[in-house]
Amino acid sequence: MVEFVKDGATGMEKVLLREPGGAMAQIHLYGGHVTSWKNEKGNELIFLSSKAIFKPPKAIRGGIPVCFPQFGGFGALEQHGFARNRMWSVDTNPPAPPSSAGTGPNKPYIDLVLKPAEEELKIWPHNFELYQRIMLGFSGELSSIIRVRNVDTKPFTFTFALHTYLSVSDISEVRIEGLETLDYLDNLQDRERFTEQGDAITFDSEVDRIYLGTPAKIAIIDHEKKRTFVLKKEGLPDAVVWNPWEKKAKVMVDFGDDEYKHMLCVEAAAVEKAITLKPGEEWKARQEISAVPSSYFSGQLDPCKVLNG
Ligand SMILES: O=P(O)(O)OC[C@H]1O[C@H](O)[C@H](O)[C@@H](O)[C@@H]1O
Repeated sequence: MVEFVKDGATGMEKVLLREPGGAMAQIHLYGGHVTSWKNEKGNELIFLSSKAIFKPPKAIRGGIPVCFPQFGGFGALEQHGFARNRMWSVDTNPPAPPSSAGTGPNKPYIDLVLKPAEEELKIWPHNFELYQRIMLGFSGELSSIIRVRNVDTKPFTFTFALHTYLSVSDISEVRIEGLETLDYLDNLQDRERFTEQGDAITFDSEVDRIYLGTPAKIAIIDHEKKRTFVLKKEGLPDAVVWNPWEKKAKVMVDFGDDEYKHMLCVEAAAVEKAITLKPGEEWKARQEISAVPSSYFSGQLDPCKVLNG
């Protein structure tokens, strides 16, 4: 159910979680990074670029990178912080999971941890502990439970995101429900603030937005695949939506020219209001993604049912 393997091609260490119903997830210790998530039929649900580079300092392109202690390029650190390009450890003695963690005998999970070494303390001089429990549920849903602890003598402040790359059939057939009428910061316009006007979000060009104060549930509907991803989150008020589109795809060395058609990033995040932890304090967050047939909702795409059901 939980297997430790070495990747033949890259030599990197991975953890495989297998749920009795057939769902599986693959996690690289490099980045504490989910790199595959399959449903019980063996269909891949997560996008991973065919050009992903599995070599530090590059973060793996695709999957679920962890952005910590900084989201984006706004701050003193490298883009998206350093957690995504550091080697995490398997945590054999994790802090007791939050009661909502919902572990059970048939729910495979792995506990990972990242603590700073000298190299990290040089660039971000704060003693932290970053824990991640990655778990598969009975219906194949994928959860990440995050904890950050301040084990320093001074407060520190950070931003955070789970940078999930969803696999979609064709980006122009996808829409997001749950972000209508919300305010967002547009990364393509110096983070200027706008209000979403449309009924639902659809895609026909590059998008890079930070939606603010988003609901606990967001639905990503893939019409062609007749599949809906339901992303549930706690402690992560913002949602970043990103697709690089054609032009940017061509300049990314670790991304195929046409791959933008088959991915969409919807990133549960805490960006607008940075989180400050005093010594001894802990911050918790959680994301759960499930993939359900769109027809599951009484044969129609009923966003109310997706969002409120
Ligand atoms: O290329 P990366 O550093 O992995 O970043 C990929 C993307 O991540 C987020 O979605 C940001 O909002 C984008 O501005 C950025 O381009």
